[in-house]
Order: sequence, then C-alpha cells, then structure tokens
Amino acid sequence: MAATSSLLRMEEIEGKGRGLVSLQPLRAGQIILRDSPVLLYSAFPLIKQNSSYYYCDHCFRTMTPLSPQSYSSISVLSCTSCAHNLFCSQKCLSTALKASHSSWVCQALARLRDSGSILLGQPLECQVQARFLIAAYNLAFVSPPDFQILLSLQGSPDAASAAAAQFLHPLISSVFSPTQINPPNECSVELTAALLAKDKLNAFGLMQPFSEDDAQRLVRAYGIYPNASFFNHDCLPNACRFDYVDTSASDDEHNTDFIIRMIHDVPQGREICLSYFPVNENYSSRQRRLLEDYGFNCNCDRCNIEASWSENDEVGDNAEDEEEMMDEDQSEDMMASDTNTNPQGENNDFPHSYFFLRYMCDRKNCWGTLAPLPPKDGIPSNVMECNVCGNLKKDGFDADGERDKSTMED
Ligand SMILES: C[S@@+](CC[C@H](N)C(=O)[O-])C[C@H]1O[C@@H](n2cnc3c(N)ncnc32)[C@H](O)[C@@H]1O
Repeated sequence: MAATSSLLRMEEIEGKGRGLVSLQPLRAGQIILRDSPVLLYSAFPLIKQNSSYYYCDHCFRTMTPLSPQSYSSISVLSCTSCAHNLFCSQKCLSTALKASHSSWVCQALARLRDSGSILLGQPLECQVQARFLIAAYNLAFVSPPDFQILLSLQGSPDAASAAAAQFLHPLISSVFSPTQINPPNECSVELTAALLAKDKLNAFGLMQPFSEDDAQRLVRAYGIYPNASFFNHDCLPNACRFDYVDTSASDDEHNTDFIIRMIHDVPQGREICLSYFPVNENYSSRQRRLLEDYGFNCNCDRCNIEASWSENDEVGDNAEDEEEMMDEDQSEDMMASDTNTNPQGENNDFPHSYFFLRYMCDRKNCWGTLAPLPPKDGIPSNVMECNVCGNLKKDGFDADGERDKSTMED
C-alpha cells in the first residue's frame, strides 16, 4: 500500500478483522487509493451466448460493434489457438498469451468447454467459479508472489465453498498436466476450497455499461484488488470506488485499475468503509446479502437504527420509496436538523435521509453513489460524479452541508 501509506493505515477493527483507518483528515473527493488487479476473470458462461456486449478478454473493454458478424470490421483479434477469446488490440493479445491466457489456460478452458463436460449444464455461478480457479492456479504458475497475496486475503471455506470445491476440484485437477503447469502449491481440494472462499469475500465486479433501460446490470468481469480488499463494509459508506474500464485510452494497460475516493470529509482516525453494494437496498435485504455473501451481521449505525423499524417502515429498494415515506415538510425538517447538528448526519435518527439526498444518484435504474471530483490545488470541487453512470452534476449542498436552494427543483 505504498501509494497510500501517508493516508491510510491497516488496523485490527473489533468484530471486523483488518480495516483501513485515516492517518490524517481526508477531504471530500480526495483519491485515497489507486489499485490494480492481481487477477481478473470473465463473468460469462464458458461458452458465451449471444450478447449485446462483447469484451476484450484481457482488459475487459467493451468492443463494438456488438455482434460477432461484425468482428472483421473492427480490430478484434482472437487467440491463435481458440476462437473463444477475443482481444481489442495486439498489445492485449500478446500480454494475455504470456499470462492470463497462457497456453495452459487456453487448453484448460477448451477441455472444460468440451461438449462432454458436465460443467456446461451447471449454473452460471459454477462456470464462473471454474473460470476463477483456472485463473488462480495459472497465477500460481505465472506470478507466485501474486498467488501468495491472494492466499493472504480474508476468507476460510464455509459449507458452500467446501461443497463447490468437492464438485469442481476433480474437474480442475483433471486439466492439470505436469508439462503444462507445475503449481508451486500442491493442488488439493482444500486449496481449491480456500481459493473459492477468498474469491467470494474479496472479488470486485466490473459492471456492464450503464443503461437507463437496464434495471439488472450484470457483471462483465471479477477482479482481485489486493489493497482495496482491506476496506470493510458500511451501509452508509464514507468512500466509494470509481472504475473507468471503457473510458481510458484504447491501449491503456491500466484501464482495469480503480480508484477509491472520499464521499465527504472525515477526521483523522476514522475507519474508511465502502458499501459492498448499492446503498438503496433495504435493511433485510442488506443483512441477508452480507450474511450470505460475506459471512457477517452488519452492526453499522444505519442498521442499528433500521433494526428497530417494523417491516412497513422499511425503506424500499429505491429513493422514490424513501421520499414517499416522508412528506416534503418532514423531509425538509430532517435535512435541516441533519445539517444543523452534523453534516454527515451521524447523530440523527435518519442519517441516510441526508445521505440519500446528497450522495445517491437520482438517474433511473442507477443507484450509484455521488462523490465530488478530486479537489484542485486544495480547493474542493462542487461537482459530483456518479460512480455508476458517470453523470456529473452540481452539488446541491454548500460547504457547510446546507441545501443550496439555487440547485433545488420547484
Ligand atoms: C473484503 S474483506 C475486508 C477486509 C477484512 N476485514 C480483512 O481482515 O481482510 C470482507 C470481510 O471483512 C469482514 N467485514 C467487512 N465489513 C464488516 C463489517 N461491517 N462488520 C463485520 N465484518 C466485516 C467480513 O468478514 C467480510 O467477509
């Protein structure tokens, strides 16, 4: 974590394991981490179905036009041995052939795709786990230090990863061959289960491009980001992640890097947390996801308040429900009390009303989080960027956290 060592320190946080804490006051919009993946793998089935999106199998940039018939009209290159992996440039192809799409990976995936393979009849989740295991065991071969980083992340096998390993391990180990790969760690069902557990708790999803017409945006790829993996979850996060997979220059090898930016100011010594999913989800859905996917019961301030609400009181999965719950005067009153007491609303019964109004994107089907653009020459920006749709808009609140009437709609 060299790049951030003056900003963040890793600490043991009671009940959460390791976490990251601010070493100095951090400003809204400040970039506190840039991270590159040690491992990336596709979120698609082993045999890709027709899709409206095609991605480079190395950098995961969207490739258009969006149909296989039109490949010849754009610079799409395919692996020299298989027609299944496509690349957006010669640079991506040659880099992939040396690492993520080594000849062993190519042959292993081909064998898993064989028509006789029982994997093809399995649900998408299982096929994607197989992709992850191939990528992880390949990492052990092509970059042993990165494989050790993966092993050092949080996660021990639970019943689900142990069961998945029992099923997948024989398939994965059947595609090993001493001449093709010689993993430094002995490949075992226990190691396979441990890898699946690390992946489950730590993988970040790179999402498909945003569209207002698509309420169910899918993941295009998953990545293991070794430094960002130490951020714990909070249902009212103080930082959020921005990626720019499709917007960087076409041969930019860092297009799968992401940054973590502060949503609002925090003092020194504060734990910096992300939300592991969009903040609009209601209490029961958040608790279920956090338990099933990450193995913990969330005890954050927002959950502690919402735990005492009856089901009828629960904020729905969108901001309209939130606004429907409060008539306009009530909403204004709460904002006034939030802003009078604490711009982050931390001591208020409805800390999230302030958060939703200021920091949640209101574009249809977005549910992204807004953070200011990075400060320039120490001057904070009043332009907010959405980390999902990329929309830029003027902050509707002033520096003291008071609502800026000039930006309010009638
Ligand atoms: C991506 S890791 C975060 C770093 C992790 N704490 C560590 O020690 O490496 C995710 C895991 O951290 C723990 N965690 C994250 N947020 C938490 C929270 N709010 N409360 C309790 N545990 C949490 C859970 O075990 C979760 O599965």
